[in-house]
Amino acid sequence: MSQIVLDHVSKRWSAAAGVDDICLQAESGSFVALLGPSGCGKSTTLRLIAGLEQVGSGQILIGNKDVTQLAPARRGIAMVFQSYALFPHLTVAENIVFGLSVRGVPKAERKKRLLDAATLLGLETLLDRKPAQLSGGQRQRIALGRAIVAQADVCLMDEPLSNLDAQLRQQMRSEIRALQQRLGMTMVYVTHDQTEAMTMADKVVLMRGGRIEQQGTPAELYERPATLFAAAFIGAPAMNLFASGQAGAQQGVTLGVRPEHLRVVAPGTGLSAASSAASLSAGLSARVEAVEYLGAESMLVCSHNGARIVVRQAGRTTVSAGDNIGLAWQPGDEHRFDSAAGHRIDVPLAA
Ligand SMILES: Nc1ncnc2c1ncn2[C@@H]1O[C@H](COP(=O)(O)OP(=O)(O)OP(=O)(O)O)[C@@H](O)[C@H]1O
Repeated sequence: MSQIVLDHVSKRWSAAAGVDDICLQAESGSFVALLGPSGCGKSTTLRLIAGLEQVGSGQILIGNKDVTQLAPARRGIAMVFQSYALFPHLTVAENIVFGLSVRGVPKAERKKRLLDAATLLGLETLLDRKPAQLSGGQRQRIALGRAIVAQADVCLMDEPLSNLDAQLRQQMRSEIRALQQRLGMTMVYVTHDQTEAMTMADKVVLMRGGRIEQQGTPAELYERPATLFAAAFIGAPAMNLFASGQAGAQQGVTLGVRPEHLRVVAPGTGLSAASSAASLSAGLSARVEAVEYLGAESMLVCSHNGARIVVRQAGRTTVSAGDNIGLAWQPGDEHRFDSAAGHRIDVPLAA
């Protein structure tokens, strides 16, 4: 079993920089994504797990063993970095088994693991090439190959896809996820890309300013953001947020509605709802400023009292820029936050 536990882990470089009181658990065989904006402490957290940084306080356990004071090489982990760290003068095969050679794994065993990994990654025909003769995606696969031949139960990845183009990134996303599941590895994966985190991970740990803002399944973060920060960070286009006084938000409350939960209705339909829109509780009037057609869906960029509101509709839309429309939504789709403190408020909805 290779569960990872961080128990009140802190590491400070200065008053402003570092990570604070990180408590998280990666179940054995699960995929955990550390997500957040630049500088929030994702890499630091990963490097602490790897042992590349020393903790200031707290404890790190891997497979129920306290590894807090252990050297990186003794923690039984494999790592993949953004810069693949390949040796230019070694062949693909030599690059993949480099770590095994250093550790004195016998030649026959090295060869077996190399061929297994190469088959898994589709690198069989490239083993004699040098890294310079490969595409970005192929280099990425070599880095993955290294992690595979190490046969570690735990794999740590720091933004491994950020050097790849969008299409390749999407492909590698599912390849990495499939590999992780197939090999049963416990994965901790750093990314600032919410799509990566949401699509790959069993658990997303959202970080902000060196602390954990919220952790949960992708659906929990999307459907019940615990704070205004989480609400604004997760989801593209972002959740529409209405300050007090707008769209029925009470004093001190910020009201959030996701773009896909807004319905276009006749102007004037809404709070004093007409019977045809009885299931829609709240509403406001808006003007369509722009329509962005994306094929499978359309984004209506609207304005209401100077506030920008984005509406997401499936397929094509019948409204045009310049139209005055009503927008309505169902009460169950509202999110409420304390405007000052930023946390979610769960108000029982009136029957
Ligand atoms: N070796 C170091 N010495 C001093 N400060 C550091 C060091 N490493 C990181 N920091 C600071 O700690 C904070 C967290 O950095 P970290 O690299 O963990 O963030 P990150 O979320 O991975 O960001 P990015 O997505 O930009 O890589 C930042 O303010 C950073 O400047």
